Amino acid sequence: MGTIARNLGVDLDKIKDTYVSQALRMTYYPSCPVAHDKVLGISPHSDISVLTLVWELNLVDGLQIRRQDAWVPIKPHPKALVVNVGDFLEILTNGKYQSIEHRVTVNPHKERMSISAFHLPKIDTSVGPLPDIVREEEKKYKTLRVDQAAKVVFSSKLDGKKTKEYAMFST
Ligand SMILES: O=C(O)CCC(=O)C(=O)O
Ligand SMILES: [Fe+2]
Repeated sequence: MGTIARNLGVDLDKIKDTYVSQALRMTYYPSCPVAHDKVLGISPHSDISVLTLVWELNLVDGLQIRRQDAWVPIKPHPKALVVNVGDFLEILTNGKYQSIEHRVTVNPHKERMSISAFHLPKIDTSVGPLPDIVREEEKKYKTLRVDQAAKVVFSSKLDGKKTKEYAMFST
C-alpha cells in the first residue's frame, strides 16, 4: 500500500484505516473429470476488498483474469502470492486503480486449493474517493458504508463487478 500511496501522491496515514481488517477464505476445488469445461470453480467477480492476497497452495492453475473480452490464465508461482486490486481501492482512487475481474476454472484431474486474504476497511466506516486525489465535481463513485456495501455484495449472485455498479454515479 505504501507504493500505491506514493504513486497517487497521497499520505499513507490517510488511507491506513482502509485495509485494517482481514478476512480469510480457503477454497477447495475438487477435480472434475466430467464436464470440466462446462462448470466453473468460482464465477466471474471482483473482490470487495482494498487488496486481496491469494496463495495458490498446491500450485494448480485455474485462476484467470479478464482482460477486455478475454480470460487470461495466471500461472501459479511457488514463491509468489497473487495481489488483486479490489473494489474499495477502485473507489478510493476514483478509478485510477481498477479492480480486477477474475474467475476460477476446474481441472479434470487435479484438485486445487487456495487461500484468499481480503484486506478490508473496518465494517463501521465509510469509503469514498480520497479528497486528496479528487475534487467534488470529479467524483465517479459515491461514498459507501462498508457494512451496507458488504450486504449488497454478499446477498447477490457473483457476476462481474458488483460493488462498482453499486458505487458508480449513473451517467
Ligand atoms: O482460488 C483462487 O485462486 C481465487 C479465489 C477468489 O477469487 C476469491 O476467494 O475471491
Ligand atoms: Fe476473488
